[in-house]
Amino acid sequence: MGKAEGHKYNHGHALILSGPPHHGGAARLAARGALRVGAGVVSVGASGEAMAEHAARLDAIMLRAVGDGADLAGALQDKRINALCLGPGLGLDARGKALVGAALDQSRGEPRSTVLDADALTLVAADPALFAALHKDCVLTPHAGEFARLFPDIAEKLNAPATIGPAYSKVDATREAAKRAGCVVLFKGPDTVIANPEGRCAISAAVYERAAPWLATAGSGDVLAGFITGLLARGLDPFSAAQTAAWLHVECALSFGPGLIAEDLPEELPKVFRKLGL
Ligand SMILES: NC(=O)C1=CN([C@@H]2O[C@H](COP(=O)(O)OP(=O)(O)OC[C@H]3O[C@@H](n4cnc5c(N)ncnc54)[C@H](O)[C@@H]3O)[C@@H](O)[C@H]2O)[C@@H](O)CC1
Ligand SMILES: Nc1ncnc2c1ncn2[C@@H]1O[C@H](COP(=O)(O)OP(=O)(O)O)[C@@H](O)[C@H]1O
Repeated sequence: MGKAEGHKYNHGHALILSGPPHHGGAARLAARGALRVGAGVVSVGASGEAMAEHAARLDAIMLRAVGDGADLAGALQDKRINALCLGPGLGLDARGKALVGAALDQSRGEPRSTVLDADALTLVAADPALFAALHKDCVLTPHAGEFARLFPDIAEKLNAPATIGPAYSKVDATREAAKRAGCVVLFKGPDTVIANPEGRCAISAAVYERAAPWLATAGSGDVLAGFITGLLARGLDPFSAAQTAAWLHVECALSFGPGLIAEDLPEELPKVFRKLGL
């Protein structure tokens, strides 16, 4: 997280795609998270009609016109953009679907590290071609509802009462999901589980002395997606980015305490970093 040397582009450029006008808050929360966690440059990609709304609310975060999938493909010619985030407030319309398709399109060569959250997960769940396009540099961040949309059979096994032998756990479910998707899956909740396709697994538990139930507030998942994207931009591998982001997310919540709203999470990071001696 420290920036001992280098200029802003040495610390990565994260691009967060936003959705229709008047639905920009979630993308801005993710962008703020990516910037605070240390990405050197963060841009929000917006359609023409949504630009004015974002421009009125963003300063350090840059704005870029991204109307459709072709615009995103064009933006990605800039190899300095090394991490993408799609989903928070993206919408489920044709534009959202085209953007997810363009982000996952590997025909341009090097796949980009890509966080798929919220609406992007719903779009991927509904379209086998998008699901098949997932690659090893993706991170999926479903809550339980999104997990069940993406992996209905796995969710059914997880929710079924155990009749014989050890119960099928959230760890088992997340590992099976990561293997099927071919990428890192971060399954959210008070007991967030992170798994990669090779079977590596971590639990970020916000329970007992780390309980932070005030994280159950609208937009906190959008900030988590931004933290992961920012860490990917900094060059962390997908598993480490997801694991570190989940831990920092809970640290920020514990540091702030009850009364937390999503906006507070990125603003708490400097205090958490200082405490860590970074
Ligand atoms: N400030 C903002 O602008 C915010 C925008 N948001 C955006 O709103 C859109 C819809 O997001 P939602 O999160 O409502 O998701 P969904 O549209 O997936 O809907 C949630 C549904 O899933 C079910 N569900 C099952 N398990 C759940 C769980 N553990 N957590 C949440 N829902 C669960 C619920 O019953 C609910 O009906 C997304 O684009 C999202 O990014 C939200 O992130 C909230 C904040
Ligand atoms: N009771 C809880 N204790 C700790 N963390 C929680 C709790 N409930 C939700 N969270 C965390 O809060 C975040 C909520 O994300 P999400 O469900 O996507 O909401 P939103 O879409 O409103 O941002 C996730 O990181 C999840 O792990």
